[in-house]
Amino acid sequence: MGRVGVLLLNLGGPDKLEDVGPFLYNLFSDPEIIRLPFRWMQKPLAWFIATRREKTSQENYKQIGGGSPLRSITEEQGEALKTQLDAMGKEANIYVGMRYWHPYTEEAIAQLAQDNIDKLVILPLYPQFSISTSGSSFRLLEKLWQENPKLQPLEYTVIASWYKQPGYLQAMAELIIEQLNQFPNPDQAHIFFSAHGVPKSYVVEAGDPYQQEIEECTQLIMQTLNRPNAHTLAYQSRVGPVEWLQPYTEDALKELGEKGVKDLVVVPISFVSEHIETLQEIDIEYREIAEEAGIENFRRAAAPNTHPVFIQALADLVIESLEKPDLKLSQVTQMKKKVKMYPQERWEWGMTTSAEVWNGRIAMLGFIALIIEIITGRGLLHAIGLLQ
Ligand SMILES: C=CC1=C(C)c2cc3[nH]c(cc4nc(cc5[nH]c(cc1n2)c(C)c5CCC(=O)O)C(CCC(=O)O)=C4C)c(C)c3C=C
Ligand SMILES: [Fe+2]
Ligand SMILES: [Fe+2]
Repeated sequence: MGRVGVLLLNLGGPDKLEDVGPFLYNLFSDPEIIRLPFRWMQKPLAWFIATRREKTSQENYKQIGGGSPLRSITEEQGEALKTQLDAMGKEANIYVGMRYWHPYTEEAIAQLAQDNIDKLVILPLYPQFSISTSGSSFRLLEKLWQENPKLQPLEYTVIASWYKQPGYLQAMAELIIEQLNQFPNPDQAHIFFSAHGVPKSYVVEAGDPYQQEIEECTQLIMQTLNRPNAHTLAYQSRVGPVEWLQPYTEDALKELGEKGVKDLVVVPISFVSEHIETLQEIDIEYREIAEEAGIENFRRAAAPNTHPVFIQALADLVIESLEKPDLKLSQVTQMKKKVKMYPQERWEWGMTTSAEVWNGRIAMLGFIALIIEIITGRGLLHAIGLLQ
């Protein structure tokens, strides 16, 4: 086999405060993040929500030093992975492709198309698959492949999700043990898994396997940990008016406080890098809620970042994927059988006449409400906290 490339996919984050608005616009423009019945509504709504959310979001980024550390951590992970692969006798070029900010996936693809890579491994830095994360990046890659004839001959394989990888589970267990060992009674501490939430409809209507993968991942980490501690799984970072996966992290923390839990270790399990939702949301916002609820000792397991056991796990994943039959982007999006990804016209429920009529009515009502909200500055979207 000739020259190998590894494309690390991640979400991206604003490097500085001025980037927050455009970053949010990119994020909300993605139909895998906000699922609307009509494509033409996407950009105006993205602009509107991004503009209204920008200030609050900037305040949050200010609290963690004025920007997201996601780019620098992902680049460090890439360098560490390259070193580890070298040590295992596999030379590889590493590329970082972010979905909503620099370095964009498009930039990484343009670079690797020039580098004459013979085989590419596509590795999302999300252990579990969700339509809104890996799914969105795979969809974008499918489009880039279709648009660029230079990419057609490039051999590649996709790693769809990898939450069962033993090295990853081991790294998570070690990061939890580091925190448990800080308590006088390590076995008494409650282990609180906080996964990133997604709207419930992604799972129930669109067939996103995310919830099932998160639940299984939690069980596997607890088995690897092999300790007697009690544990809870809850979902954080809810945005917008609709119902997301439950229980919500804030409610579960309050409940544990009421039950008398005093020692707690929070474990973020949907991310492998520190970013705003660990550094600001968990470390500042959820800590405050927990302490108010009576939890006295609130600790958090670090994200895997460049933990050597984790980097070894990534290297093992790359090598194993090169030995297995290739998995194509189209297979990955179809594999999750009932997953309904965009474009909207592929949705089954949109195919019947009555559904189309109702889609139209709902969209029109939504658009009128949006216009009224823009004019008056009042309305449902910011009343429920999506827009501030
Ligand atoms: C509005 C819907 C959102 C869904 C669904 C969602 C899913 C999702 N996100 C991550 C990981 C990350 N999200 C990040 C930022 C971010 N995400 C949303 C919204 C949704 N995410 C917003 C509005 C933002 C911007 C930050 C903010 O204003 O709160 C990031 C980057 C963070 C950074 O450091 O900049 C990551 C990473 C996962 C894993 C996930 C579903 C599984
Ligand atoms: Fe997010
Ligand atoms: Fe968030």
